[in-house]
Amino acid sequence: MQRLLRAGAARHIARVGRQARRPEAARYRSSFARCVPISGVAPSRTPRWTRPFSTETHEFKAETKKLLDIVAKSLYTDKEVFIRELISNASDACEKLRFLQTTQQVKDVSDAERPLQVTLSVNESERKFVIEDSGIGMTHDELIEHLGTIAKSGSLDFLQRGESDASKIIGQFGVGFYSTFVVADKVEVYTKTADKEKGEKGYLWTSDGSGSFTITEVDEVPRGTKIELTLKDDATEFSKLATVKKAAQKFSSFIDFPIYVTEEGEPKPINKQEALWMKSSATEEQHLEFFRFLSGNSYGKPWYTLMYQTDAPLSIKSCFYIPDPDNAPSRMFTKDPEIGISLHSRRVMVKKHADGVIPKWLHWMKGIVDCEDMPMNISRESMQDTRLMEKLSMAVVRRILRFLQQEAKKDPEKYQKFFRGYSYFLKAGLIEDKEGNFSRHKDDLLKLLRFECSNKGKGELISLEEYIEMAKDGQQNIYYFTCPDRQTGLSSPYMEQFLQRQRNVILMYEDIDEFVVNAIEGFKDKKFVSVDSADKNFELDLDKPEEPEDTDKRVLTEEEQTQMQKFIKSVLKEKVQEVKFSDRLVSSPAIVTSIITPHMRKMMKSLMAGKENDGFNNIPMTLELSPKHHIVTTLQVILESNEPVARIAVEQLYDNACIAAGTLDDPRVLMSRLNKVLEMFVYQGAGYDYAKGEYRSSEPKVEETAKTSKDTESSPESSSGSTGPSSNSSSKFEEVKPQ
Ligand SMILES: Nc1ncnc2c1ncn2[C@@H]1O[C@H](COP(=O)(O)OP(=O)(O)OP(=O)(O)O)[C@@H](O)[C@H]1O
Repeated sequence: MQRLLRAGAARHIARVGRQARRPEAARYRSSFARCVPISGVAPSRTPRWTRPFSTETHEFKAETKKLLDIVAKSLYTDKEVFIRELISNASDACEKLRFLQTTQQVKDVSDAERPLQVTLSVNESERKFVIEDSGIGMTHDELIEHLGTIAKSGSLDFLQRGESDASKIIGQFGVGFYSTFVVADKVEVYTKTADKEKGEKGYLWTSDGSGSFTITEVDEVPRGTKIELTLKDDATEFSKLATVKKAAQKFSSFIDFPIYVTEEGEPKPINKQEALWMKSSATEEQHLEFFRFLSGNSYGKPWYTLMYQTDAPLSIKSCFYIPDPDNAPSRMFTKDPEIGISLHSRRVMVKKHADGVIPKWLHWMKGIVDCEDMPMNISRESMQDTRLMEKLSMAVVRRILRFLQQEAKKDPEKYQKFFRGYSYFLKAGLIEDKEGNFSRHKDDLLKLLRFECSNKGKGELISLEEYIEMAKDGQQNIYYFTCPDRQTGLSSPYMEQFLQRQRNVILMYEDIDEFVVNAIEGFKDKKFVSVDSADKNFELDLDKPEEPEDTDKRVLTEEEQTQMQKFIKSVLKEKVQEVKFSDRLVSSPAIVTSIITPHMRKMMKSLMAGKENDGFNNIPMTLELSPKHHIVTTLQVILESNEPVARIAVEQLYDNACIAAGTLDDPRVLMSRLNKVLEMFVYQGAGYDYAKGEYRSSEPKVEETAKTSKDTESSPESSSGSTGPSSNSSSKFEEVKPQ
């Protein structure tokens, strides 16, 4: 049955093809020449019958009005793009009809004998530019919907970001048709739907691009669409045959329908209808042209080009392009991106945006996949079709990823530039592939990742494979650190012991990295372990510290450690779940750790900001202390002799550790304590002896004012300006002043 259907479709394609090959002059009759507006617009001929049709006036949607304004202003330098947009719309209209006919979705076609084609013509004396196609056409409601509103939401936002961006995105965001108003002060669209079941009436849509458009029923409109532009004074060059012919040739080489330009009343074909992807090879020049054609641009060249043809497991002929990484899409606009690769079956376009075959994280690639095994009317409901799409997707995506691996080996520098542009998408790919594709591409994707690392210089990127090759014998883990930048990362206390032992650490700077390592867990037989995690493996795996013999160095005894743990817990209370001593610190006194890394905690907190009970404040923290650090050992000495100072020191120690972890939301909360600490420091410098609660005898005596400052209003700022230690009753300094 399937085979019979396919044979039917093939016969149909052959018929359409035969029609297309008939001698042009014989089959070409500009049917639109006959179409007559009945009212509203002056008729160019006497109508066949003169039923009074009325003209409806519609307002453009507010968004469309703004868009029209911006488009018209932004495109003044590259005016000819309107020709590209109109040819592309005409070709899409033919493509749509061919597809709907082939799949029997349109059974009764209007003007069935009209071949699928596009014709451009001009009239210099009347300042006219005309393009007509015999494609799908539009009904009355479709006219309002398609030409009265912007096709894709978000396009206006994009355009408003800056005028210079505008010309680049025309075509990408469905604003193509509106580019006509850059060159025309009047646009007339004659159209009739191809589907007889939807009606057989023709319409004329007219607008000057200011605020409204009119629609009038028109007699004798043939199937398809004719767009007639009355050119502005500064755009009359587009009513010249030579200009239009040159532009049309430039934009139509790969259009799969015959395109004509009318010359001395006769239609002259201008395109070769090449399906580049069906050829076994192509020149660089051809690829360049095809890439520009697919991107809807007249500039730019592909960074990478891949032609892929195979017969197994499916019969695939394809062409892929990766645009310059400098023009990689912004992540802001990739929420619901359009796939830049189309799906064909024996040259007939089945889907313009091949979702289902090309995953979202590769949406920025341009190209065509032609698979003869693909039915024309693929349906998401049919299991068989879904499986076929999956199979095709698997083959194509794997080929693309392996191609990138080869390119990375061939020219690492070029690859690194590519990676810098598209790294986010490859990483997002790992997460999406896990969620929706059983991580089938995981290994291939992981091989494409590149990172900076602690053992190499700034800007040098390595792969995970290289990391493993560089690792020390017996190293079980891939150590990584998510940090905002290299300098912050390397100066973090979490990095101390790794730097001391020259253990290589991958430095990750993108927010998405933390999600990636959580999603994939490991590479080859190695596990990802964050240097700021509380993971136990991490200690086992590291060499014993190579410390210089220092017999004088005081180290807290177990008993002292236990006493100190109790004290710290009593000061910090529920802020920490555990206080422990570890030897992972080299020159810092303390760090905080928890089951999620500090970086992850921070990201989740900002994601949950404003929501009640975010839970991320309550994930238990551990304070890890160095038993050898002089601040810690000295602190232990004053636990009993000067408890108030010890309390302040513990609080500050904890906050410093949170600052190092990047988890302190707002450092302003530290201000009052920091001022106390500063005050102590200054008074210490001035000779105040905290143990005795008096100035040392040799120092200038300034304590009198300090003593009397008890009754004065004092803020942390004002106290630092006094001449003795603050003794304001509301001040914590009162507590620390030796009794
Ligand atoms: N010649 C035509 N025949 C039939 N429909 C057309 C034609 N030209 C435009 N349209 C309809 O008007 C819509 C809007 O066209 P426009 O060029 O503004 O955006 P688009 O073609 O959808 O998007 P893009 O430019 O990204 O391809 C089209 O989607 C199509 O439905």
